Parts: sequence; C-alpha cells; structure tokens
Amino acid sequence: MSLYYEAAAVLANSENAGGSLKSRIYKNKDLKTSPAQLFALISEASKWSLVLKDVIERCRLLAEEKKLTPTLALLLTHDLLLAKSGVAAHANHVLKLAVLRHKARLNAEFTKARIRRGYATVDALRQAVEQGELEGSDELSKSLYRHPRWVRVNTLQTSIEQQMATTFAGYEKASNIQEIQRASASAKMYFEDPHIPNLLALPPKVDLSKSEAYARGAIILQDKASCFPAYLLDVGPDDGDAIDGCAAPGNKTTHLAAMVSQRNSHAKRPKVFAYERDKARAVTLEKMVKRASADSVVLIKPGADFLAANPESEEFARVGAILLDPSCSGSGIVGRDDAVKMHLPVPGVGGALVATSQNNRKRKRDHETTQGSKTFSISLDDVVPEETPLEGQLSERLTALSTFQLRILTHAMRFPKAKKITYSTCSIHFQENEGVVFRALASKIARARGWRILPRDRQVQGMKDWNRRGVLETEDLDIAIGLDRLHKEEVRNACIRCEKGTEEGTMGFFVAAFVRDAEFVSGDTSSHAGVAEEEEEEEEEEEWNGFSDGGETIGATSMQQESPGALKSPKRKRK
Ligand SMILES: C[S@@+](CC[C@H](N)C(=O)[O-])C[C@H]1O[C@@H](n2cnc3c(N)ncnc32)[C@H](O)[C@@H]1O
Repeated sequence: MSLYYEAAAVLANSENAGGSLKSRIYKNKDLKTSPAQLFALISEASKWSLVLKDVIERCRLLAEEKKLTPTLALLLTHDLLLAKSGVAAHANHVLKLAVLRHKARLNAEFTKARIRRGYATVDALRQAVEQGELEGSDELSKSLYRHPRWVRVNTLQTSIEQQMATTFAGYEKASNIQEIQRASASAKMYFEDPHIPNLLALPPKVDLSKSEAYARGAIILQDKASCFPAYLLDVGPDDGDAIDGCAAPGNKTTHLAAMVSQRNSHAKRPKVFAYERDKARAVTLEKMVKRASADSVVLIKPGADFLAANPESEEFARVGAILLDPSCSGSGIVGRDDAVKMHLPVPGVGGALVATSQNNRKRKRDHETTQGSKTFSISLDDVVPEETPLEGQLSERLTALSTFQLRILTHAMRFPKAKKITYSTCSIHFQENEGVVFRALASKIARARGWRILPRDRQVQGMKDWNRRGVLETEDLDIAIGLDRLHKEEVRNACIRCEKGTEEGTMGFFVAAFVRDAEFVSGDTSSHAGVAEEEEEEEEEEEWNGFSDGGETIGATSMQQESPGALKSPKRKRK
C-alpha cells in the first residue's frame, strides 16, 4: 500500500523542486515501492486525470470518504477502474475498502464520462487519452499556437536521414509548422525546419524520452531559437578554437561542437572550451557533453568564471569564435508543454445529487464541476531547462543583468585572435538585448579592436531569411547616441528576435553577432591593430580589473549573487 502513499508524497511536490519527476523518483533511495511502478502509476493517472476528476466529483467520493485526499482518490480510482490487477493492496486495507465501496457508482460515472465525450468503447477513449487528445482540445481552444517539441539531430552521432529511417520511421511529413501546432498533441508527424539544418518540429507530447536515440544523445530536445547562436556563429575551418562562455546545461555547446566537427577534418579538429561558473550546473554540462559524444571536442572548465579567463593565455591563442549565452531574466521562456497535467478532484464539487420532486435539487451542471479545480503540471522527463526565470524587482534585475551581460561581451572582445562573437539571451527585454548590443558597440574595446555588428546580409542563409528582427524602443536612447540613423537601422536589422506564442513556435529569444576584419586581429599585420592596442591599454585599468594570469578562477560568483556589485570581475594580478 506504500505505493499510493508514496505516489501522493511525490505529487505533493508539484513545484518540481529537486528535479523532474523521473529523477526525483529514481534518485530517492528511501522508497519502498519500485521506482518503475511508482513512475508508471503517476504518469498513467495524470494522463487520465481529466476524466477521473470528473468521475470522482460526480460520485462525491471525497465527501463520503474522509480518509481520501484528492490525490489518493485519483490514484486509487485509476487503479480500480483501469489497472489490470486493480488496486494494489490486500483486500481489507482501509484505502482499498474506501474506493471499493463506491465501485458500482464509479464504474457508472466512468461510462457516462466516456459517452459524454463521444467514445463508443473504453479502448477508443484509452487511445484518445494516450494521444493527449482530451488535453489537446482543451489547450488548443486556449492557445492558437501550441509550442512544438523541437528536436535537434546530433550530427556528432547520426544524420537526419538515419533518424528518419529509425526513430521517426512511420512519421508523417507536415508541410508547414502550423500543421504541427494544430495536430493532436502526440500525433506522429514532423516538420523539417527551413532555417536551422538538422532540426525537426514535432507535436508537443510526442514522447521521445524512451527512444534509444534520445537516451544515447543522437537526438537532443532543444528549442529552435536556442539553435540560433551556434548556427549564426557559422564557424569555418579558418576560425580555430571556440569558446562557449556560459555553457550549462550545454545545448548550445554540443551544437557548436557538432558544427565545429562538421566543418573540420578529424585531424585538425579544433577545441571548444566550455566555461560554467556554477559547479552543480557544470556536472549537468559534463553529462550532456558526454551523452552527445562531444567530449573529444569540448574541454569543460567546471566552476570557472569566463570573466576570469585570461585572453592573452597561450591556451586561447587559437580562439577565433566565441559564443555567449549569459544568465538573463528568462522572460522569453515558454512554460513546458510536455509536462503532464494533473487534474485533481475538488472536495465538495460535483455531486451526483439526484433530482427529486420534493426538494427540487438539480444535478449540478457540467461547468460547475470544474469550478475551483486544482491543476498542476509535473515535469516527467529529464530535459534540463537552459535558464530559470529570475525573480526580484524587474527594473533592478534588468540593470544588474545588463551590466553583467555587457561585461561578459566586452571581455570576449579582448581575445586577440577572435573574429566572431554571438551574444544571446532568452529574454524579451530591450535592455538585455539590443541595449547591450548598442553599449558594446560603443565601448572603447569594441572601437579599439575593430568589432562591429554582423549585418543581416552577411549572415548565414537561415538567419538572413528569418524575418523577426531587433527593435529600437526609443530614438533618443543615450546608448544609440553617436550612431547615425542609418547605422542604428543596420544594427537593429542585424539583431534577431524570436517571440513566444506565435505561429513560428519558438520561445522568446534574442541573438546578435559581432565580427571584425583580419586587419584588426592581432598578429595579422596592420596598423589598425597597433593603434587598437594603444587605445586599449588606456582603458584597461578603468574598465577591467582582471584576475590572475593563466585563466585561474578566483572568487567565482553564483547566479544568485548577480547584483551589480557582485558581478564585478575579480582583480587581475599582473605579472
Ligand atoms: C542561460 S544559461 C546558458 C545556457 C546554455 N548556453 C545552453 O544552451 O544550454 C547561462 C549559464 O551561464 C552560467 N554563467 C553565468 N555567468 C557566468 C560566468 N561569468 N562564467 C561562466 N559561466 C557563467 C550560469 O551559471 C548558467 O549556467
């Protein structure tokens, strides 16, 4: 019987504290029940919860059986009505008796619920539940544009052709993304993305977590927008090594590693240095990199602060490209559609009160049974969110974050051989996006080292074709001062945005790329580079106080410490 109590205890943590449902169950060594049995009960009961909630409320089960909580009632009713071997408890157990007493009424209400929904047989209803059709119609009416399940095919291990012939064999090809957004939530359909190579869109509840390809990292669940930075960086054979300055959990790192590997022969395959300041997140990064078979390309710097990386270090002498995806407000993040919703019955709601001529009580109307209903989402699988929305006073947070983001970006501009940088956030706020870009372009280091925006017409094809571009919130913004109208427009149009809840099916996102020409790259001839170095020396002490040479991390700060003060770089000890 511990099965039901333990399942109810797991579900009591609806905030998903401590990880996804799966990891919380499988990592809990104190459980008496088998993790597989517990996980199966919860995920099955949640799929059926929309129907069972209705059944339980109409039977007034909670009003009559005071020992049952809404969660216990749902789990027990599920097993009573739908599990092959019924309620898993001995015959006289108090919980089993509590539902068995109502078996006939629960069965009758279950039949009525099926008929009301228009399913001729239990098998037909079961199929609809499995395919998320009941939830689907509910959600579809709420939102026109459902968020697809984006799947990146990991070219370090496989190809899109191989995946079409195996993992997605039998899937129907959609002709546009809207077909995916409107399909039933677990329909076996795919759409090949026209902007990002090796990316597929699937309906949101297609369950790939049990597929062999997902388990071994051949496919990676990654939002379309999150694939933009590595693709826009467009690393080529002449770009040498790369850095991912803010790497965990590692989706962009492994994408970058795949692109670096694709474009270089094995013999001269460059490295990707992956910085992650947070030690716990660095552990996840290591796992993700290994699972994606990117460990021969990626060199992880666990617990290391990118701001403390010494650009002059010999180790980075070949770094030509830098990807920066720093912590941000997370305001573009889309709620997880793949999470399973648990609809709990509400005590005192429903009530199969039979109408009598005496008291003229009427059966409560359908809509009343849903009033006050409690619904929560549980995240079933182990996909790690890239960012967690940060809390606090928005304007203060934005000022602190954008100061930190600018420091990260201008630090990257100091790497002597770097000629490409992408800067991205999953934020929708101007201050963290175009605001940082304008400030970076106006910085002394950018001017001294010849950094400029990568204009739209020089971007890689898929990004050039993407129509949602940057915004300029106010014309007289101080950060845009010094740029003439045409240049401002060029920068705005070079910035790429994604909006959540649109027909494009992306999260809210921002990315821009910076480049500089060979004559500015140190060691590549040119008088410009000489002038740049002189100018830069002037500002060095004023703007960046550095750290120890050799890229050692000192005083790495944690995400929670990102107040403007805490975000200052540690001191550099000069030789
Ligand atoms: C938005 S997340 C990165 C998501 C990641 N790019 C991906 O696609 O999976 C930002 C990460 O940067 C890390 N971070 C923030 N500041 C850093 C710094 N100064 N040096 C290294 N890592 C940093 C945070 O701990 C966090 O894990």
